[in-house]
Amino acid sequence: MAKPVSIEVWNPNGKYRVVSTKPMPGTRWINLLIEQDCRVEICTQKKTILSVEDIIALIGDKCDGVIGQLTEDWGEALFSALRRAGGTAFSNMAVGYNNVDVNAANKYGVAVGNTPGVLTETTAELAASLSLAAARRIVEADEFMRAGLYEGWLPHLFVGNLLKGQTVGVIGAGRIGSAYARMMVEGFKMNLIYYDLYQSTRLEKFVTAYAEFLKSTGEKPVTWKRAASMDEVLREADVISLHPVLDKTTFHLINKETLSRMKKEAILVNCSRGPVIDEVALVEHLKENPMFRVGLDVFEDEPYMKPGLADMKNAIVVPHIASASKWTREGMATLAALNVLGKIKGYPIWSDPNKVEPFLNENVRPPAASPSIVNAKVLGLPVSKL
Ligand SMILES: NC(=O)C1=CN([C@@H]2O[C@H](COP(=O)(O)OP(=O)(O)OC[C@H]3O[C@@H](n4cnc5c(N)ncnc54)[C@H](O)[C@@H]3O)[C@@H](O)[C@H]2O)C=CC1
Ligand SMILES: O=C(O)C(=O)CO
Repeated sequence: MAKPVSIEVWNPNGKYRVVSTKPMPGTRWINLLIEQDCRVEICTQKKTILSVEDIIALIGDKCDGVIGQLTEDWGEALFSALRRAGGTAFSNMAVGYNNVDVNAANKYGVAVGNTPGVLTETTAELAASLSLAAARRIVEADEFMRAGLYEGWLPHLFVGNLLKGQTVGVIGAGRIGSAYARMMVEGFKMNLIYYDLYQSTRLEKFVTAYAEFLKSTGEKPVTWKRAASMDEVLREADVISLHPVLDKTTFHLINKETLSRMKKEAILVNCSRGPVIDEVALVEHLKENPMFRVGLDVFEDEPYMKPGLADMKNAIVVPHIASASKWTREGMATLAALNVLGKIKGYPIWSDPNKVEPFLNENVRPPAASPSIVNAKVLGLPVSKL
């Protein structure tokens, strides 16, 4: 039997019981739920990652919906427990939902929400930050300075890579990959090569228009190419950033063999999911190629790093903070709460999960819809006409 978990309760007499497995930033999400007659219970247990048993205890005997986190294992056990408690709504507070077994949710008729769009630019900005930090060796130089090792300017001190005119490679040019590509192309005048299962026409148009602008000012235009295979990106790019979803097709996409195809002085950035890279192979590659650098926000066995990674000077590691800006995290909480609320209230599903701005304007009431339910079609949920 799981131990009882500590909770904070808002609006105790609310008709619908909504549980959040973590305190989330801001209060708008709580107020929106309360206004619609929800009793909101927030788990305040001092334990970073809740177990399945902890969450079953939180769900209890009567629960209409749960807002959960990407660190939790949402599968058969949790969806059956939620359904037994009368619940039909779950939302991850994340756009990625590789921690969710959507088939299990379908089996129990539970809607699965995620939080696209609100974190696109924030995540792309961290990928750009890691690219720059790796190219200009900022973390190494900072450590050197704090260690009192700086004795004066030297021609060879922390020489890195100039991005301008180099090629940026994007693997997975969806929302975040495209935003990152635009930042690197426009910000640093890099040429683009990308690989995705689908063509990113908008991104191509952006680079074409920017190239025209550069030409008109007498500067060298940037170029773009949609690669026919991932290998083309690996061979040609100087900086490669990974932004695909994590699924069977992208697990260990970067491994010993694919690493060996990259340039010896390339920079690899990962702000998608850790298992997209075979981290053991990466550590070996970093050891053998001291000029190869990585910037990692995510890890194969989070919160752990594979042995040896923390010792590598050519690796920059940060703890899964790519979406961590105040506005974004508050927006993610709002979208997750509205996904759950929408299902409880029988609202339709928002027609375009890429355009969620109407839900994020604090000064107006959000549309009566769930912003993004990934299994809406399978569950036969109606689409909003708003
Ligand atoms: N580090 C962090 O804090 C964050 C990580 N993420 C991760 O980033 C992922 C992407 O997010 P979005 O851009 O919003 O999703 P998205 O769905 O817009 O983009 C994903 C892209 O990956 C492509 N893709 C899928 N399989 C592929 C394959 N085998 N090879 C190449 N491309 C492939 C898809 O066609 C799509 O264009 C999320 O699923 C999540 O795992 C997202 C936000 C923050
Ligand atoms: O949204 C996601 O998928 C994250 O990784 C956290 O922002």
